[in-house]
Amino acid sequence: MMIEARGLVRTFKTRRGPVQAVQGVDLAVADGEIVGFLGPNGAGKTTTMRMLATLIQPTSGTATVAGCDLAKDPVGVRRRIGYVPQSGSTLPEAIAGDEVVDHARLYGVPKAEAAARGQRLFEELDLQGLWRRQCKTLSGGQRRRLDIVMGLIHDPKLIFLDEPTTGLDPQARANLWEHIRGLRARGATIFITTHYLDEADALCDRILVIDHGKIVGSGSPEELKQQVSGDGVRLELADAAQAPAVSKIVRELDGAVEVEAEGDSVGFRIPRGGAVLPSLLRSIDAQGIELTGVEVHRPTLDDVFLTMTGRSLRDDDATASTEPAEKEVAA
Ligand SMILES: Nc1ncnc2c1ncn2[C@@H]1O[C@H](COP(=O)(O)OP(=O)(O)OP(=O)(O)O)[C@@H](O)[C@H]1O
Repeated sequence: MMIEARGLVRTFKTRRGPVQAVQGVDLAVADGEIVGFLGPNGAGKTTTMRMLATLIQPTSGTATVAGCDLAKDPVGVRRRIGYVPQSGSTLPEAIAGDEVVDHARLYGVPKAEAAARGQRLFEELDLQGLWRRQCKTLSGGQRRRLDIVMGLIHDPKLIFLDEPTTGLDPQARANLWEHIRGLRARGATIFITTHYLDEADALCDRILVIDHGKIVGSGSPEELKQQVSGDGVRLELADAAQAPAVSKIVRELDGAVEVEAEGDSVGFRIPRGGAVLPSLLRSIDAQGIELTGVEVHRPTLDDVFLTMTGRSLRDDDATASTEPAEKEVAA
């Protein structure tokens, strides 16, 4: 196992009282996996990752990271991991290549070797020609890839990436996913936080879902989606007044759940949605009710999250209510 954590807890003291950011997290990450840590803002993703990367101490709990005990050998952990923070780690005025070499020297890599490794990584991450550029002149995607070079320069076997694609345009995101897959192909294990469902879906072998400081689900993207009961179906009606009649027909279907009428549409979930549609449409037609549209969708990770937590990952309210941030006061 590359990471094994038991009962990780982190409480922050703030003026308004203690904030229990992480409340007893157990997790295991195997060698060579890409594991996604998914959850809404304020769920405890960064705090958990910073504990595993030795940047803050757990209030309680234990972990082994990259073969070293987190409490007894934090230096050993630090030597074996790369950590790419959300905010990036390069100074705007600095020259990209100098930042990389200086960073490598912190790990005891000799200067000439640091430059050689750095330039190799620049090629691998599509940054060739940018070694002498000031960091502030790089595009968002290039700067994120430079952050990743910094995290890789000492050849870590475990890489933590905190929301690596936040703020990037779709093309730069897809490009970065390719590079992240490339890191795994070179034998690295990757632990990545994100609140983008499509990112977790496209990139990760396994997903851990965290909410309010606790793990609420785990599995491959497919396994998680199978936990949601069936496909989503939405019927659009020509006349909203007929929604109750359509809801009644839908409720009589075997396996239909979460039947809800909203204005001129009726939504529900049912296993194998596509297969039940023909007879459903005939029943609706037989009652002289006109439909203007029908949609069937396979469960998404957002549905998974909704099923697990009763909230949508994209729920703006959820984002707003956890936007906090009274900073920790000195103990
Ligand atoms: N230094 C700190 N002092 C006080 N509270 C903190 C501190 N760091 C985090 N918290 C609180 O702990 C909770 C979890 O925060 P954390 O940053 O781990 O969440 P997150 O899931 O990474 O969110 P985001 O997606 O916004 O990065 C939040 O309520 C946050 O306000």
